[in-house]
Amino acid sequence: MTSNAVDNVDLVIGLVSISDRASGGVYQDQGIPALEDWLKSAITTAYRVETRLIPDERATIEATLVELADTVGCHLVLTTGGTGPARRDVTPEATLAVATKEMPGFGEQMRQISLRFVPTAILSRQVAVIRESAQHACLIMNLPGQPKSIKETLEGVKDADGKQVVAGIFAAVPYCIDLIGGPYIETDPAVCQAFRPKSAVRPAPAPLKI
Ligand SMILES: Nc1ncnc2c1ncn2[C@@H]1O[C@H](COP(=O)(O)OP(=O)(O)OP(=O)(O)O)[C@@H](O)[C@H]1O
Ligand SMILES: Nc1nc2c(c(=O)[nH]1)N[C@H]1C(S)=C(S)[C@@H](COP(=O)(O)O)O[C@H]1N2
Repeated sequence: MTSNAVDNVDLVIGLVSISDRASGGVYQDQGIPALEDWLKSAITTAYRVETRLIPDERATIEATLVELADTVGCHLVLTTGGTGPARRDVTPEATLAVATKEMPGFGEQMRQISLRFVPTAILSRQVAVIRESAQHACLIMNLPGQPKSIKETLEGVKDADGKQVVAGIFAAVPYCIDLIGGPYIETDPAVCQAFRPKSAVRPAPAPLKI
């Protein structure tokens, strides 16, 4: 369990790597580092992360998601791993069990993106949901376990000149967090062009005059 060193920030993001072998020390976890690296490149707003590395156990996954959403107060939780058809893959079931709303568009878009990279993209049952409590709401999204799929699904497909061909799912995350009452998230458009309706875009703060 770790959290990064940035304190006194509004935005809190939970990162959960779900892997029997990485959590059991059979191999080094690459899920959390891949999530951290991509978020660092994409988000320009200050944020803090809370990380968890856990096995593919449904009760543990549910308890971890509830703790991150309700106790830690995460606005966004990204999971990686356990979305496939194998007997031990139960991340979508655990995620749906703690949901108050389903957000099917994220899973649909992730499979569209991933099909540009691997034909087995259709094997991922990944879901996204909102978990609401009385005072707080959290967007929870499942990503596949293959570490390279994290950048692929969050950022989408770009051509050789960097032009976006298929939108990544993160483009819709800042506005979703606005709508559920979370902090205003800004991104680096070179990595991820976040989309908001014009009425929801806040003007950039004026530069300080010295
Ligand atoms: N957290 C991780 N760190 C590094 N590599 C991973 C991780 N999770 C998955 N992978 C890699 O991606 C492949 C596919 O991931 P998948 O989630 O299907 O693993 P798995 O076969 O269910 O095993 P496990 O749950 O033990 O990671 C794995 O075989 C592994 O090579
Ligand atoms: N972008 C992307 N999506 C992907 C993959 C990948 O390598 N890249 N692997 C697929 C495979 S092989 C499987 S089995 C499913 C589920 O993976 P998981 O059980 O590791 O979550 O994700 C699919 N989605």
